[in-house]
Amino acid sequence: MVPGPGPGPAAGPPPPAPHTHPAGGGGARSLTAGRPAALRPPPRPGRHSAPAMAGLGQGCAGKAPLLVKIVMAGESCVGKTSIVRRYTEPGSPPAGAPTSSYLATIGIDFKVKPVTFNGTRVKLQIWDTAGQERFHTLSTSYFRGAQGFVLVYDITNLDSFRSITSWMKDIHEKAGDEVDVILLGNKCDKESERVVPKQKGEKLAWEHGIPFFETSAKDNVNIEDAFSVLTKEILEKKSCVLYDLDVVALNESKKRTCCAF
Ligand SMILES: Nc1nc2c(ncn2[C@@H]2O[C@H](COP(=O)(O)OP(=O)(O)OP(=O)(O)O)[C@@H](O)[C@H]2O)c(=O)[nH]1
Repeated sequence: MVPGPGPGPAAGPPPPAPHTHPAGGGGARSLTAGRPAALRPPPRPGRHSAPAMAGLGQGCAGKAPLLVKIVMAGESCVGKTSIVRRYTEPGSPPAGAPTSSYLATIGIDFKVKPVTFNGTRVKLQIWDTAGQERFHTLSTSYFRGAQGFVLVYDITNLDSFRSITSWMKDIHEKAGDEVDVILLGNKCDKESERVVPKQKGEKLAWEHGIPFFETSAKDNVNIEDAFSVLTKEILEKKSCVLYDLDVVALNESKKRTCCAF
C-alpha cells in the first residue's frame, strides 16, 4: 500500500540464530532493566549510542511522570488495535476469539499506560493509527513528535510483511532518524497459516537495526516484553524525555500564584 522503497540494508553481521522470547507477563506494570532482551541488533548508522541504564531518570526523581509518545504502524488488519488493547486493557476479550469481529480503526485513537521504570514514573501515550490506505495521510501525520514506533505485520499475510520497508521509510521521513522502532510479527498463534518465516522477520529487523518479536495479541505472547524493550530503548537514549504537560502546567501556575504575593 505504501509507495517507495525503504532505506537499504545496513551493513552488519548476519542475523544471529533464531531467539525465542518468553511470553509476556500479562498485567505486570513495572518495567525492569533485567527484562529479557529482544534480539538486539547493532544500532543503525548515525544513531546516538545509549547511555548506561544507571543514569536513567537522574535528576527526574520526584517530578512529574515522563511522557512518552509511541505510535502503532503497519497495514490494516495486522492486529495493531488488538495489541494496544491487550497491553493497556489486560481484561479485555482476546483478539482473534471466535466471536470477535474485525472493526477497522477509523482515523486515530490513543490509550495511556502508566508504568514505572527503574523507579521513574512514565506515562506511555500509545497512538493507534488506522492501517487502511485511505487514512494513510492522516495516520502518518501523527508520526511527528513520537519517540517510539511499534511496527506490526501479520505472519499470515505476506503483503503486510513486504510493506514494512515502506513504513520504515515513512517513519524516518516524518519522525526523524533518532526514533526507536520495534518490529512485531503478530498472530504467531496461527502457525498453520504462517507465510512469513520467523527468520525473515529477524533478518529484516537486523537490517534496520531494530529489536524484533513475534507476538500474539490473542494468546498474549510477548506483548508486555515488546513494550518493555521499546520503552527501555527510548528512556536509555534520553536522560529525561518530557514531563507530563498537564502536571507541569499545574505546578507552573501554582508557582506563579506563589510568586505573585
Ligand atoms: N488469531 C489472531 N487474531 C488476531 C490477533 N491480533 C488481531 N487479530 C484479529 O485480526 C483482526 C484485525 O485486528 P485489529 O487489531 O483490528 O487490526 P488493526 O491492525 O488495528 O487494523 P486497522 O484498524 O484496519 O488498521 C481482528 O479480527 C482481530 O481479532 C492475533 O494475535 N491472533
